[in-house]
Amino acid sequence: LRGRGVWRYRELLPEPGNTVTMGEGATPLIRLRGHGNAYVKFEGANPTGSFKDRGMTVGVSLALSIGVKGVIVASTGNTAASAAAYAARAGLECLVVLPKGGVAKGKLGQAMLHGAKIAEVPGTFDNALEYVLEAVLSDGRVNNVNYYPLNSINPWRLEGQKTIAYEIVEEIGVPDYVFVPVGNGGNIYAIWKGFRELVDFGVIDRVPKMIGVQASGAAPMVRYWRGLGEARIDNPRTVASAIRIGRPINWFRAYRAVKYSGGEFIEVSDDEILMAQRMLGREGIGVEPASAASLAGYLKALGEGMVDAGDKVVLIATGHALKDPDTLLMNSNVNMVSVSSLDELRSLIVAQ
Ligand SMILES: Cc1ncc(COP(=O)(O)O)c(/C=C/C(=O)C(=O)O)c1O
Repeated sequence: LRGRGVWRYRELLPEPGNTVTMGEGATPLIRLRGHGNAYVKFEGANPTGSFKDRGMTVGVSLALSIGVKGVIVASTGNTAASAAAYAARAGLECLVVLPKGGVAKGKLGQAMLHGAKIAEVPGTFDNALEYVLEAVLSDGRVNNVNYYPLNSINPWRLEGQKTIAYEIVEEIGVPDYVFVPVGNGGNIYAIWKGFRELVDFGVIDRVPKMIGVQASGAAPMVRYWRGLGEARIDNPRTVASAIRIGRPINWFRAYRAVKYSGGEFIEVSDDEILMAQRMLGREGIGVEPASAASLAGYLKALGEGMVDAGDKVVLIATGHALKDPDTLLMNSNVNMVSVSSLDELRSLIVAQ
């Protein structure tokens, strides 16, 4: 039996001396209600609740194999949670650098639970990443190999994340479109790379059109795509804190994935993101706001005629709803009543 999850594809991944794994990957592909040919790739089912685990199992395995003391990441939260968990699994130290006050509570709690050392820095994620790159990579080389940098500039991360494409093709063949929420741009590139490799192997005859979705207030890739200037905005704002990124480190990788696949970068509003989160929730699929951007983008693309209702579409739902409990409570327009007697409860139960 070839095994399941990321390491099912071992021969297509870098071979680490030690494999640090917690069964990541092999996530559910769930049909979207009312859309005959649209599926949600539920990455919230990973061990720490986001797609980052696919990259971290490879990155941390390599870190353990080269004998470093620990790993370091800047993060909007999920990379931190995943790096902390896999480093702990490997017995390595973990240093996470986070934008002060910019990280959803579930992710911060995970980083703490898994024993990471947490450095909060002022400003945005972009500042945090700048600190890490300055601290670890100076004059173009890693000047302190005690802490191995595991942001998605590290190709081993992308090698793990490309397995999303392999799983999709094994289950439903090649889609016409794949919608991916874009922050730093590593994941959309990794998924495209996976499809490209399958074309090279002759498994499929084309790659899907890659649609990068960004929040309107944090859409540097959309800005660049529309020829409005470089892929940079200085004060990214969105309720989807995971993709509140203004200077995507993988902007050129993400650009190539979208351009060469015949795709697009599109933007959606925070309201559209929150509505999409509620829609998915009402059909049992619990995602954090950034992940709902995939559905928000798909609905917009349908409305604008970019995609047809019959097209085979996969929406990458990148992180679990529990990651951001504050937004969950704010966005759930709860139908919650307080009951202070048995009769009152009975009145809820008895058919009217
Ligand atoms: C839920 C969720 N959805 C989408 C993205 C965007 O992926 P990339 O375009 O590959 O960056 C992220 C990224 C998070 C971080 O960048 C981090 O954790 O530091 C995420 O957590």
